Amino acid sequence: IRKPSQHPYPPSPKRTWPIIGNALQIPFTRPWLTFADWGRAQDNEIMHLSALGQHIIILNDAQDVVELLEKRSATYSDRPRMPLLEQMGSFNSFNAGILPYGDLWRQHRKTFQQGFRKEVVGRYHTLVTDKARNMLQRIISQPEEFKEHYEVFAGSIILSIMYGYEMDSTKDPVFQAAKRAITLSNPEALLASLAVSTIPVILNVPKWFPGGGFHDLLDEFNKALAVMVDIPYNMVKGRMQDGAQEKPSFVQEMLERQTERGLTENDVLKNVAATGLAAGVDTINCVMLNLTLALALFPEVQERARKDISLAIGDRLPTLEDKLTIPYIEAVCLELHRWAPAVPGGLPHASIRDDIYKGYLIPKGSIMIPNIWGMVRNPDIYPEPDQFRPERFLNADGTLSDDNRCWTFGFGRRVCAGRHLASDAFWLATAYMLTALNISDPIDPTTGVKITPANVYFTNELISHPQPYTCTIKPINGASDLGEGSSVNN
Ligand code: HEM
Repeated sequence: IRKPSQHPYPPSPKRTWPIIGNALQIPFTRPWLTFADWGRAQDNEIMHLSALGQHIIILNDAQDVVELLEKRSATYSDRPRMPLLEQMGSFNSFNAGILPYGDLWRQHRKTFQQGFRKEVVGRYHTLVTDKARNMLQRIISQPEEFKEHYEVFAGSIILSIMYGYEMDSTKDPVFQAAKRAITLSNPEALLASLAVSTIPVILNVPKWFPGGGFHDLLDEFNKALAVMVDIPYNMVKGRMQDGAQEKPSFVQEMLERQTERGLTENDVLKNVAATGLAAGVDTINCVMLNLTLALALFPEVQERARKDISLAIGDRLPTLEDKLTIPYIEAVCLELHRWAPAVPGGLPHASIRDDIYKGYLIPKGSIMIPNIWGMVRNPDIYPEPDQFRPERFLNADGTLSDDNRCWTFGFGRRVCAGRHLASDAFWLATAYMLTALNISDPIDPTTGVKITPANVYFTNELISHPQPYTCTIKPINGASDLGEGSSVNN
């Protein structure tokens, strides 16, 4: 048996220089595209990069991702250290998505699970339905403001579930603070996803980091974070102390459980709720923007969906109980997450011990990049990957095929903790949009040029949004009355 040190690293896509390694070749702009290209050039083999001694492993193949991040999850569930985020006040201990693999992370994850595992998210169906219906009504009365309506949809679901807090405009102060905190933390998170945040030289490159200015940024970030983390949480506590009969919320329920069990309050619950806000709002908003663009670009999908919906349930709005009856809607959701994964570069994991895989050494402390884009845009598995074809996920008889694993929510023990809620919310929103609206004419507002499947692009952010666009949204005949049991004529 060879010692770990006798095994080679996985192949590198580029020449590795002494000391700096591949530091100068690591792409800054939409790195998932370059990683996917590099992967394709070497049969999607697992790849190794190094940067000043930091090992980085790029995975473009779903089988490698499953084998390492899922089957060997005891080794690959840590997160890379993020030196800048660690300076950002309490960010490091507040966000479960960033915490190192260990006891504190486990406490956060367990708390999350109590409100968001598969078996319990059904309790939010009524709330999610109300919010989706409200969104649809807003779109019908002000279609040109659809982006505002999506943000309200995403923000109001999370704030209402977590805190029983209702918002009805993006000007809401708690929502504004959350948005600001998320935006300010994004550059570092993006750098981390590029796996270069440990490289001091490169840390000086981003424009937002001009020496002293960084401290102002930190102050602003910490202020926004304090509003986002403390205000809604303290509101729930205040209501409970006053004995006010408010509608229940995740935070209230968990605080009551703590009291019943005689446990003392700690920061975990407060931070879990705020993480939900940070992790859930922009992601849900982003998939809604992606969906609208996809439907505008591929009108044939809207036509087939309307036929299938009408055949399955007649002229009414679908409900979450109709999921199994209308497989085409699920196929649209799966195809959307494939065509435009919200986090295309994946969130990096890190390894906690040396491992040998396919004869290669993956050293302890490696940053593992599951390149979701490389997986979902692989033409050998999804021919013509830039085409939006929900049929990919269906059998010839219209039932869902077995190949319906959705990669967009990540992997293994660090898989998205809010995925069941997000999937329900997104399924219902998709079903409503397909039933009640006709979407067309995606235009780039700066150039006035029509967007086509060939020129569509997604932004260079950790949560990668579609390019700015406008489109025409019209209610389908009869969809303006959305009362209970309302009918929709195609
Ligand atoms: C469509 C919407 C969403 C997408 C695409 C998404 C995607 C992701 C991804 C890719 C990860 C990283 C997984 C990994 O490391 O392999 C993640 C982590 C996480 N997500 Fe989501 N997410 C969404 C919505 C939500 C919502 C609504 C919540 C909360 C209510 C949430 C809470 C979390 C948390 C807490 C983590 C950190 C998990 C950990 O590190 O243990 N997400 N999500």
